[in-house]
Amino acid sequence: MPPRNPDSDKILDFVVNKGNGIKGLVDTGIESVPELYILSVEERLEASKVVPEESIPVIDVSDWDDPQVTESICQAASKWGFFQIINHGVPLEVLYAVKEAAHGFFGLPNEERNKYWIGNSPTDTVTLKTSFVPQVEAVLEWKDYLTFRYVAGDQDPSALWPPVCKDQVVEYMKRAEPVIRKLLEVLLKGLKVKEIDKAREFTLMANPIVNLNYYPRCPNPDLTAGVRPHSDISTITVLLQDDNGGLYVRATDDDSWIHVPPVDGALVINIGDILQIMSNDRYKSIEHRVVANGSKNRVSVPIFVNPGPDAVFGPLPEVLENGERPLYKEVLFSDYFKYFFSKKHEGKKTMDFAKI
Ligand SMILES: O=C(O)CCC(=O)C(=O)O
Ligand SMILES: [Fe+2]
Repeated sequence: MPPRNPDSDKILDFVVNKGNGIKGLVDTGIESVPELYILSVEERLEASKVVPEESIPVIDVSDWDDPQVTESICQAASKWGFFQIINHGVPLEVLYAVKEAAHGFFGLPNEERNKYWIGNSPTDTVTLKTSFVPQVEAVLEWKDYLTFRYVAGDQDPSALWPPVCKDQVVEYMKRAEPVIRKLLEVLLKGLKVKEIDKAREFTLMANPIVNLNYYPRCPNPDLTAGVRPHSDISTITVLLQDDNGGLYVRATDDDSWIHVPPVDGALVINIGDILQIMSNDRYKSIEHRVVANGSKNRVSVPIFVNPGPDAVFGPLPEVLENGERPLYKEVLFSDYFKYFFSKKHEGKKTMDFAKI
């Protein structure tokens, strides 16, 4: 990494080492984006690259048994890798409450948030972080996030979670679980898997991670990244966004970007790398990125539906049954996870790790 200027070093120390996050920095009253957060021109999202006429499908899932619904889901997973669902059964109040809880947590005084900063937290099932991997990023991302890990078999992982948001996260997760199960059932049926048995369940969804993402108001969002282009490593991700917008997904031409408009009450679903690998590329784990907001604090709440750490995944036998060549090898999830977190967000590069 090239040497940084002394100002950037000071900011890095304040934001990362002292655990104040980008929220803490914005609270000091900065009026411009510091150099540490300024992307090279090539990395910025150029307005001309956004195609306003395109949009990802919005699917009404009030009847999961309707063949049209299941077909739309599998088609969207193959073509776009991204879709929104409405009438999914998670009550609106639960969605509002978890977004409010995110504002509640990040609205706490610095020293209260800092109790959960990575390294300080009373439990490794909840950690507060900033950017993505600030140790290896020359330019940081304009985002702090509180990560909740659900560990299989843990009686009550939430006992030491922050009181200001714990109940809302637990309730949201509880209500989202049946939706996750349904989505995976439909998507796996589309790959000729008849039933999700215990072993498959472990590989598909044993260790979900919930994040409360916080993108504080940014003096010049065009210069910086809320999140750089990346694909998720999950099987699927269920994302709740607020009404600010700012999420963009790679268009099918692989060059331009499509905005994901906020739809009240909807959940944004995307296919992650693992399901792309399991499907031997039938489903697509699409790159996406976030631009922070110039006037408001933005929150989002993704659930990354992940395998257990010692799960091994690769193209499914059902998919290869007709003699199709596997495009990926078998990979241990914890190895894939470590590789993802060893570098900055870099498009779909993590998938090279599993390619044959
Ligand atoms: O904030 C968002 O809308 C998306 C965040 C995201 O892509 C991620 O956390 O992986
Ligand atoms: Fe993502």
